Amino acid sequence: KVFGSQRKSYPPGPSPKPIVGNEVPNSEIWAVMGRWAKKYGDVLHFRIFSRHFVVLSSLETTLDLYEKRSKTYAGRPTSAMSELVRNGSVLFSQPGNRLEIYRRLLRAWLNPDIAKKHFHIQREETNNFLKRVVGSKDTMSIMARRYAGSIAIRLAYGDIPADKKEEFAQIADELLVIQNQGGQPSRWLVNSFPILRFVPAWFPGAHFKRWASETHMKTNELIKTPIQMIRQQMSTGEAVPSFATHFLENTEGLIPHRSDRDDIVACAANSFYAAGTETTSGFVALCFLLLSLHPEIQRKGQAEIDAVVGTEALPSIEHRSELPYIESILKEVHRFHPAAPLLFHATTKDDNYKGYFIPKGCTVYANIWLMLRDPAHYAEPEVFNPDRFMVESPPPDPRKLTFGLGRRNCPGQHVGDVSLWLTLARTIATCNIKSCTMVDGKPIDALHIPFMQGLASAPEPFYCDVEYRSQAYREMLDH
Ligand code: HEM
Repeated sequence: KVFGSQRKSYPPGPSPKPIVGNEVPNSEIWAVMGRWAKKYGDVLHFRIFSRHFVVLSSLETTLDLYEKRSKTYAGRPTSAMSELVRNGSVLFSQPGNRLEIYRRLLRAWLNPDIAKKHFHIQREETNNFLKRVVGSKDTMSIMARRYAGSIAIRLAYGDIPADKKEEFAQIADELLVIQNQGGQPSRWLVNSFPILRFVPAWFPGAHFKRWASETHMKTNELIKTPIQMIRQQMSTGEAVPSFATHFLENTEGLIPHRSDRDDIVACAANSFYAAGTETTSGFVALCFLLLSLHPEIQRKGQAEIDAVVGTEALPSIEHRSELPYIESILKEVHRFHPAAPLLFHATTKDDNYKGYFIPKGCTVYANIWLMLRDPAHYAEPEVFNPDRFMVESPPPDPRKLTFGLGRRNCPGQHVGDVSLWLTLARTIATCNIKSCTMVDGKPIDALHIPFMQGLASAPEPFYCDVEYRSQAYREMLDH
């Protein structure tokens, strides 16, 4: 009624096939959407079976919908299967009381003032990582993931023993795999035909239902395990202070109902790893890859650090404002390939924008990859060039987009930003990154870096040949 005759006037987009809808290629989807945007404009629509998708391709439309109408655009895409699995993931929860509580807890622990208390974790994990990268037989992806996972686990559960850290990381990885499987639109017919979820589990072919109920139990168990262990330690006075202990004690009164407390803290603590690991590790891996392709940028960064910090100490967060070139490299890595090239929100009710109908439950992507390649702001956008930020009126800071916008923006951005800066600065200070090769031994083509596509997008696994600038730098990493 509200939209009268415009009810089905979706934004323009490629013509869908009957029933199945549009075919969307599986790789470099941000580039495919970029080509579609050239043809159909900065608000385009496509459909897969009965699911609707809108892609925003300009800053203006993204600010209009993600920020100015953030109440309507703060949902997350959901599928019948992920509802059946109901995994308690913060990233995928829908707006409501519970999400507000999650975000309040995360902000209380990750805001810039409190984040300063966590610097020592980031410093230690950065050094541990840099002690491993020289001569390692692991891919950079594995090393970066271990580094980012350790930070996430220590932030959430405190300085727990190494074997517990390993165990918690395995639990969190297992959860991520399961949650991703539940959300894949093409894997489960039930995601395209939600009516199927009413089919009883014993019905022939209703394999998905059995998988869903088993998975639902398993995710519940996995999410709770670390918190149960910490509760146990709290009762014997052995627990170390952390996000988990702080909010299990609920000293700030942020969780109104006592009966929900353990469950809410369990889900919020799990989100540190679930949302902070792939993003941080993908970014760190990309830094190594891009620096290996640009030795001249490494040398220029080293010269800046040597001039400001000297050669007998490592750069620390206190030096940050005096190292503008390092800051420019950081911005340029964000711009070159955002950790999440397509942001994904969903509408919580029907809406009308620029005369087009956007239905409730529609996935609304923002193609920030494309926006960060807009030649109006970033000349020769395919070239990795930190100098573009070293001018009097620099182009917009990519971090305004790469940590998300509106009500679902990244609550970990201050902590994440510090981790990335510290790792970049200390890598440049201590190492020469000589070369990178794909796992099949092939060299990497600077113009065609292969990226994986998941919730976050990281370069495909590669090996990295790294040496220390001197033995003295290696020794500095021990302190
Ligand atoms: C360091 C690199 C990081 C990047 C580039 C990054 C980026 C993002 C992005 C793009 C989103 C989605 C925003 C949106 O939908 O508008 C997000 C959400 C989120 N991030 Fe981060 N993130 C990073 C690190 C972290 C860390 C270290 C943590 C936690 C310790 C964290 C916790 C979260 C959580 C919980 C959400 C979900 C928020 C919600 O759905 O309401 N992130 N992040």
